[in-house]
Amino acid sequence: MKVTIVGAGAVGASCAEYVAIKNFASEVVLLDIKEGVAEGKAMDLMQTATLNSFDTKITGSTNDYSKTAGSDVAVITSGIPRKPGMTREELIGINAGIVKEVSSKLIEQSPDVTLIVVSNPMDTMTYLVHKTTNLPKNRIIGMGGALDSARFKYRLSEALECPPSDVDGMVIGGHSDTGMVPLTRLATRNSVPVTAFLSEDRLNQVAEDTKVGGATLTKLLGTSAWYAPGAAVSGLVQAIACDQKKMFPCSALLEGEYGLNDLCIGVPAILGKGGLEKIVEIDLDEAEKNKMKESAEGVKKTNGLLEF
Ligand SMILES: NC(=O)c1ccc[n+]([C@@H]2O[C@H](COP(=O)([O-])OP(=O)(O)OC[C@H]3O[C@@H](n4cnc5c(N)ncnc54)[C@H](O)[C@@H]3O)[C@@H](O)[C@H]2O)c1
Ligand SMILES: O=C(O)C[C@H](O)C(=O)O
Repeated sequence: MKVTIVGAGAVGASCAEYVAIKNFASEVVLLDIKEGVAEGKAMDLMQTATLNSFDTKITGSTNDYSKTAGSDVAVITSGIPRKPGMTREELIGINAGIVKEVSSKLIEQSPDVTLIVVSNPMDTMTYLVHKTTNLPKNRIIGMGGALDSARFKYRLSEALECPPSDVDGMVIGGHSDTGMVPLTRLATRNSVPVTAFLSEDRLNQVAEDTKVGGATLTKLLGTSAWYAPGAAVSGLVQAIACDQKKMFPCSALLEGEYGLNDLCIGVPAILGKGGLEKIVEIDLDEAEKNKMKESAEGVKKTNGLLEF
């Protein structure tokens, strides 16, 4: 199993580290445009192999795509992150060109690859890859919901004063400060609905804190987060590599599902060796359906800024 990660910055390197530590891939190639950075990070990570007990071979490349040939899964984290006060949508001007070029070069070397798009604005970047490449739709997946759901569970565990591992929950919708739809109605603590423990006001607070999870960290760090994003991507890579049939909310191209068409947005999906193998349609109540519709309108507005 060969995994390529384009963009050896904060998220790309964190993803490479989690993939290696989970020890399921034979090879990870890190590629970056900045001279020597990918090679340096790959060497630094390889020097943790005996410390962290993994056998994955990590190599780096400065923009030489021939090194990525035959990749099973490729992750696109190349592009700029936001600074405090910015929205993800403001990154479109620079990141669209980078994502378009990178996806085409990856596919040239690995025609059967499954692409995981991370660069922001992620739902629109995922849509761009669908529109500008000829990969089948199951082989293009946007990562956002897995991260947002992890943040949702963290916020729920704070409110419940319990370990995060007690909590289950999911965030669907667009990966944006206003577009996320945390499904508070369906979240549970050890199978008991969290609505049994938390007031409506407290749950609304959890949902709002979840939606601005990325912005909160960007304000603290001066740039956007990388540990949880890297871990979330590594979960998707593992599900595909190990044919786990795990369910994650992912940005998928919708063709009628959830009453939506011609956009990529976060919905529950089964990931396995076929990439995004199935979109799972869950019953949403009227309020959730309306939030999903509003979220889709926001994503479509950003998609409208794309030039193909
Ligand atoms: N979808 C998500 O959940 C999520 C989470 C975190 C970050 N992000 C996004 O991921 C992207 C990367 O974030 P980061 O914190 O790692 O940024 P970063 O600046 O640390 O790393 C980006 C890397 O991309 C490289 N790069 C730029 N253009 C390139 C090109 N044409 N080819 C190859 N490499 C190129 C840069 O040299 C840099 O090393 C940002 O757009 C950020 O908003 C998305
Ligand atoms: O917040 C960002 O800009 C980066 C990423 O989308 C995140 O949610 O951490």
